[in-house]
Amino acid sequence: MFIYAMFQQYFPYELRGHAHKYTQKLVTYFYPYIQITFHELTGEKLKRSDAYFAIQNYLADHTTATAKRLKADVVKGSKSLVLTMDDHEQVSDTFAGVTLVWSKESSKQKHSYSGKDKVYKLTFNRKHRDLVTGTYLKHVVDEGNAISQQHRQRKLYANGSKKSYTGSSTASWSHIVFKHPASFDTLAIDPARKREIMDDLLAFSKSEEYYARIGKAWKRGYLLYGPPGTGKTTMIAAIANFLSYDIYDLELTAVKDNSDLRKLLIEISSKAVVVIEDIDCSLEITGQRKKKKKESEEEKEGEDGNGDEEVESEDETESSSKVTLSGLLNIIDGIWSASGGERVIIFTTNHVEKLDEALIRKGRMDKHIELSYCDFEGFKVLAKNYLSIETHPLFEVVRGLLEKTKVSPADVAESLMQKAVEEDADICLNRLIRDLESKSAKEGEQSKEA
Ligand SMILES: Nc1ncnc2c1ncn2[C@@H]1O[C@H](COP(=O)(O)OP(=O)(O)OP(=O)(O)O)[C@@H](O)[C@H]1O
Repeated sequence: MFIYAMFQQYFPYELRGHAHKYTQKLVTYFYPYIQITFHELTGEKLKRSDAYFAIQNYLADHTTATAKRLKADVVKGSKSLVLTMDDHEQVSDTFAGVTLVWSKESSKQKHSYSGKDKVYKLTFNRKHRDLVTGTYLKHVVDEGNAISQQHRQRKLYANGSKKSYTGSSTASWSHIVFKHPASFDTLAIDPARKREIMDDLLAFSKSEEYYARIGKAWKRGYLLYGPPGTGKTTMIAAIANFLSYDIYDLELTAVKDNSDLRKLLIEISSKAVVVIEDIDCSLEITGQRKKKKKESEEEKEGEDGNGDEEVESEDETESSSKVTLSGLLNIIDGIWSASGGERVIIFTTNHVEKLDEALIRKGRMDKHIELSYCDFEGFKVLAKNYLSIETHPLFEVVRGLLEKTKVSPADVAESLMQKAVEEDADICLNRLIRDLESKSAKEGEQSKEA
């Protein structure tokens, strides 16, 4: 009873309706320190298994100094080994100038979430109780989750359809492990632009509270546009790697109708990059089709003066049988936004001028990023990626040629790529120069003809 009273005094918020359970988890209390096991500290919103693994990750990250005494362990959902604390080892942490000590101990009970009878125990001076329960624990769990996010094996999802037992087919996702080496370091774009995008992504990923405060769904839209081979797909991979998000590659032409689209989008997890590549090729939802339709309707209207009715009936049939622009926008803005979770949605196109204004307006596609032909700065990144060189006497020749030739980074990369083991930087750069010269000559001829 005495212990219960003491516990209630210090953790009154935990005891609501669960006193009998929590008394089992009481650990020693002695003045002036408080000792608590991690589950006393977790709130109602946090699943215990999640808290356990978050704390495990956090502590693994804070134990490098004592690495000799650590043992390797496997983090849930990850194939990589991380160092964790050993039994009875203590790890001290400093937060807001306060020292707190964690230890790992055996518990008398088995815990389904840890799979073993181990618990983490935190010891701190009682005068810091508010700091611990108010901010420190949230900090530990947030950091721990971020670490596990980085360790986690990520997935690349693609949509298709599967047959139900009734024989009808419904839209569904299948996935493979996502392992793309692209990063912002290897991306050949203007360095200032690169920094700006990375800062934007970082700010977005840390803004859950901000988005909640301003009453906006925690999502960000990117429109990547530019000629073929300028790195749109590569940038998507770099973004997913940078944020450690899964990728959902949504092929709209394989989606039967708006209702299937809704089903697919609702299934998308939090921390996801949702990609619709070549959105202009999904003709149903571009301005082009609408424009075409409008034109023909206007012609009709001219003929029989009955255009309005035609417009409505056509729109109705379309929305019940295909993915429509309004269907896509409704789902993204509406239901999907309400489901919480951080998501980046990316559209790519080679023909930005074809897209409907509604689709790409600011607020929907927050950032419009143009990827363009390779300039000298981009070339230097590619030379570093492909040839591991940062300078070379031939660089100036390449600079001159790039200034007068429109060539995509993909074409430059192709010329720079070693085709045989014995090919060195000289051979690859000379090949690039030849390719650029011949391209420049062709462009010259074409402009003369024109
Ligand atoms: N900006 C870039 N930085 C680094 N590599 C690039 C860049 N652009 C293109 N590449 C290289 O060229 C290849 C093709 O590029 P990518 O598929 O990203 O272009 P894209 O703009 O998506 O093309 P498309 O419009 O045809 O889909 C990539 O595998 C990559 O190796």
